[in-house]
Order: sequence, then structure tokens, then C-alpha cells
Amino acid sequence: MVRQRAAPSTPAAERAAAAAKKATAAKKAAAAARNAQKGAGSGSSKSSWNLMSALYVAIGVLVLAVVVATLQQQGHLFQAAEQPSTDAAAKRAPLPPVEDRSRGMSIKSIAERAKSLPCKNRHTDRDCHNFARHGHCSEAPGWMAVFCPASCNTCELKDPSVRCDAERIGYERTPALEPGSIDDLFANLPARYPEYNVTYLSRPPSGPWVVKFHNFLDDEEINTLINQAAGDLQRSTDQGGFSEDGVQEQVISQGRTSENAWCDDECESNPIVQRVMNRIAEATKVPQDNFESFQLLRYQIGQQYTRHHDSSASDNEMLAGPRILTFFLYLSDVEAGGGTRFTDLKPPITNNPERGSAILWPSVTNDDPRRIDSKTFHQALPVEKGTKLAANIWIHQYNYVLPNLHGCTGSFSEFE
Ligand SMILES: O=C(O)CCC(=O)C(=O)O
Ligand SMILES: [Fe+2]
Repeated sequence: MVRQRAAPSTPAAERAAAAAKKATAAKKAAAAARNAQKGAGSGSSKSSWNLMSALYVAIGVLVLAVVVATLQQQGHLFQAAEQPSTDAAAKRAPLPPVEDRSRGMSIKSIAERAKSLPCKNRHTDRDCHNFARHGHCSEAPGWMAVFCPASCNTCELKDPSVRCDAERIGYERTPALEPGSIDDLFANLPARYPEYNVTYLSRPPSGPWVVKFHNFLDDEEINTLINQAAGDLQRSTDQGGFSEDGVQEQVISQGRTSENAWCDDECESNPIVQRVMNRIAEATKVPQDNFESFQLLRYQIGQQYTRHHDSSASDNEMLAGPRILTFFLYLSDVEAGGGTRFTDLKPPITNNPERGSAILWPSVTNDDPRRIDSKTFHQALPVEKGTKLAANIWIHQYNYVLPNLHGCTGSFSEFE
């Protein structure tokens, strides 16, 4: 199981988060002024001199707060802002925005400053300084916070509990599924999509919901997805442990021997890819922002993915929550083998690849979308003849794009 999504560059959500942060700073300044005014007014003397001085104090505090906020945004107070603190309350306090801390500075001054910081870049200093200079600290803040913290002057964000603070990134969690939603969704699919001749491979009460959409993709869509993957395929990985800065190790495993490529920003902005994503969002009634990127897969003879689950209970601790649904697209027929087998059903069921078809199943239970559905363990059987091309769309309970942008989903794609 891999989790990855290309970091989108400054999506609307990120701009909204930045705007919200600015609004909060302004509100804080106003509140400070209001408090100062209140404090002055609560004194025993009611003389007009006292009122006037209270007003001057309030105005003074307001001006000071605005000046401090502005200087912080422009990076002039970076020395003070980056002081590491182990104090939990201080960690919860709003952090200065990362935007513009390094954008446009000369490489020399970024390098000078980085040398004096208590943390080091994980990527080469030269590249990191260059990325920072060109605004990537705000455009790909999660990746940069983990790999180039010194160049962005965001050493405090190496700590995932700081980096992934929901308030800091302006994250509001709206669940895609409520208890009962899965049954409603799956029960209604055949009636909603007569054009795809939706059939149940399995359904409650005897098994989990697994539905098949026939001819879900047309030739143009299939070819576009295949072309996007061409040239980018790499040996697939499984998820390993977490490092202390919240990055999940990707391990080569004997259980997963296919190759895969991620649909990056350019691929995702392709209108034909968009058309497919929109259709999946409409079919599942989950917004696209809850999707990981398309993961395109190629299995050659003997390649497989042994029994696994797409989600794990610990995903409930991540901002995006667990994967709740898998929408799996078949981009080729396979001459022999290569079926998707739901291993834990009695008897197990196998769906054979059929170019253009898709299957959909839940990874969590209908009654409690926080609980992993133990009935949906599955495997990709080894290809015996031919080549299998396919694609995963993993769908989360909450918005995935924003936490991914901030490096809070466990892994990153290399950003270009
Ligand atoms: O290839 C298949 O049939 C299933 C692949 C799969 O389960 C996965 O990539 O998680
Ligand atoms: Fe899977």
C-alpha cells in the first residue's frame, strides 16, 4: 500500500488558508486593541484624560501588532520566529506564515541564513536554496518543510505535530461518509448508472459491497491514462515505518512486484483525465479533493500484489483519515491471470481484468466509517500471459489535497 499524491501548486484551498491566516492576524490585532481599551476603561478614574490615554494606548497596540505581523510576513523577524520551543502551549500558538520567508531573497543570503539555523536540509543545499528563492516554500510547503527546512527557515515545521496542526493549515474536516452512507451509495448504483450495467460481485449480508461498472472508460480515456504513465513507471513499493519528521518510508517488497507511476499535476490537469476524475467523484459522491492521485499500474508476467488491505486503522490519526473507497480501473485485458481476488470471502471471488471496466469497494464499514472492513482484503493475482494495465483511485474520508500539500499524509512525490 502506498500513499502519495503530487503536491498541487497553490490550489484554491491553500490560498483560502493563507487568507484565513491573515484575517486571524488582523483579528488578533483588533482584539488586542479592544482588550487594551477595556483595561484602560476599567480604571477608577472616569476623567476624559484617562479615556484619551486609553485610546492612544489602544491605537499604539494596534499599530504595533500590525507592524509586527507585516515584518513577520516579510521574513524580517525570522530569527525570533524560528526559536525552537518544546513548550506545548507555544507549539499550539499560531506560527508565522511560511509564505515569502525566502521568496526572492538572493541565494547567498538564503545560504548565509541557513547556516545559522538549528536544522539542516535533507536535500542538497544548492537545490533547496534555489527552490526557496523561487517561491517553493509557499507553493510546496510540506515537501519543502521536510526536505529544505533550513532554506525556507521553517525548522519548526519539521515536527509533524506542528506542521500538521489543523488550525495552522486552515483545515476543516467534513466527513465524506456518515454511518449508513456506504449501504445507501452501493444499493443505488445500478439504478443511477444503467449505462454502465452495474453488477454486484458481492453484496451484504453475505459479503462486502464490491460492484463492477462495465465500459466505464472510453478508448480516448484509456489511451490518455496509459500515455500519462508511459516513461514514468517504477517498481511499486509498500509502506514502511514513519521517520520522526512524519515521512513514511517506501519499501520494495516481494509482495508487490508491479511497476507504477503517479498522475502528476500536468497529468491531472489534462481535461480527459479530469473527465474521468469528475465521473468518479459523481459516482462515489465524494469530492475530488478527497482523492489521492491516480496511481497507474503495470504488471508483467509473474508480477502480482499479494493479500493486503488498502487502509489501516492508524490512518484515523492522519488529517485525511482512512481510505474509505477504492475505485479500480482496468486499462487492458489480460490473456491469463491478473485477476483481483477478494481473498477473505467464503468462497473468495475473483474479478478478471476487462479493458475499460472498473470495480469499486469500501475499505471501511457501513456502521462506522472509522473502522476498517476486514472483509475487503484482496490481492492481484500474478499475470500468467499478457500485460495488465490498471489504475487505483484511493478515496479518503476527509480532504486529502490540503494535508498533502502541507506534508501531512505520510509521503510526497518528488516535485519538479
Ligand atoms: O491489481 C489489482 O487487481 C489490485 C491492485 C491493488 O489492490 C492495489 O494496488 O492496492
Ligand atoms: Fe489494493
